[in-house]
Amino acid sequence: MVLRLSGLSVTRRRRPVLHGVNLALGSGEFVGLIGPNGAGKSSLMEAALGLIPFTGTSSLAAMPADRRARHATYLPQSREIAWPVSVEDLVALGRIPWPGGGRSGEDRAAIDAAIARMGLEAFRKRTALRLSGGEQNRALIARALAQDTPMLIADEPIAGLDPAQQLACLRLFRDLAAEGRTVLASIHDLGLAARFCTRLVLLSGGHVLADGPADAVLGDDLLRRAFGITVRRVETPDGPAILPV
Ligand SMILES: Nc1ncnc2c1ncn2[C@@H]1O[C@H](COP(=O)(O)OP(=O)(O)OP(=O)(O)O)[C@@H](O)[C@H]1O
Repeated sequence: MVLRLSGLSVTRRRRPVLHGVNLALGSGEFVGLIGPNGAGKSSLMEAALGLIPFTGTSSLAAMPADRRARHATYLPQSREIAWPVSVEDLVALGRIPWPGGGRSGEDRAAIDAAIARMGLEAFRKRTALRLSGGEQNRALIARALAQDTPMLIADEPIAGLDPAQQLACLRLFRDLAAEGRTVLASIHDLGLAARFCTRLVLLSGGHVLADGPADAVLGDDLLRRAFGITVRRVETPDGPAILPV
């Protein structure tokens, strides 16, 4: 298993927000974490990474920090870039956990590959802070790719991206999973999650309400219980389009 969570519970400001979540993720899985605002998706990812206090166990949080940074990459919900660094230097930060720290030949190769994969060659020398929001997002994904870990944990990676970039990002994550990596990403667009993820986990009120293939997780009853919505499904050659009505 690449990630195993057992009885994971989180309390924030004395309010329980995650209740004994059990989850095991293997290699090659692209798991979409879905659920309403406040369901606990970010809290689950942060606790799994050991970034916030929790009870229960997370195989990832249990690792020493240096090993953890070589096992999992985290793309947080806030896309803040704190310093006016070039795109190239920003992406190089992904190599910090590795022995060369960004300067070895292997590091250079990983940085170049990540920049190329995200189509950022033309932006390489530009100050990351002067890119558009969507371009900055691509640069941050490139940094995550440069970290080159078996697992990627991404909090709302397609938020704020235009439709073409959303598809490109999800295709990339699907490809990473097909290469044998594990991706856990929170996604609000149910149709896109259904089309691209190999498995969905529906979180509601801090509980896992459903876990499995999209067909099973996106049933009418579960969606009504979790989101209070009904949906209309339109089958397309690329997979289902799911419209809340
Ligand atoms: N830093 C914090 N301090 C206190 N409470 C928090 C904090 N962050 C989140 N919470 C609370 O924890 C609960 C779960 O929030 P969380 O951000 O994990 O949900 P989410 O499913 O990721 O939501 P969204 O879809 O809106 O991003 C919410 O009730 C939220 O108000």
